[in-house]
Amino acid sequence: MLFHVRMDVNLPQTMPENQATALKKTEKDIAQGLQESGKWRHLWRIAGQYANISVFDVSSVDELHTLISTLPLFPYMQIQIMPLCRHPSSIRSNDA
Ligand SMILES: O=C(O)CC1=CCC(=O)O1
Repeated sequence: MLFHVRMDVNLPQTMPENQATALKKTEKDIAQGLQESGKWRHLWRIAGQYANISVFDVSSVDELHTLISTLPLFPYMQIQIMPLCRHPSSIRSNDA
């Protein structure tokens, strides 16, 4: 199952720099592991914003929720999720 996910990050101004740096490092490590596993198919920065557009390929909504809600930045992100299905005019398979 494919999901289009938008994540807007809002770290509190009061968060100490070293805490923010540590959170971002852990987030990066987890995100790169999930990309290597194929579950986090795309990760794109939205130009000019502290936000990303991602595509996840997971087996259930519950799996998606678990992946996203255990990210270190989850408490500081607004998240919008759109489930995706095949478009009848698409010339690509879900594997592309
Ligand atoms: O910087 C972001 O958009 C938040 C984020 C998600 C995965 C990651 O490494 O950073």
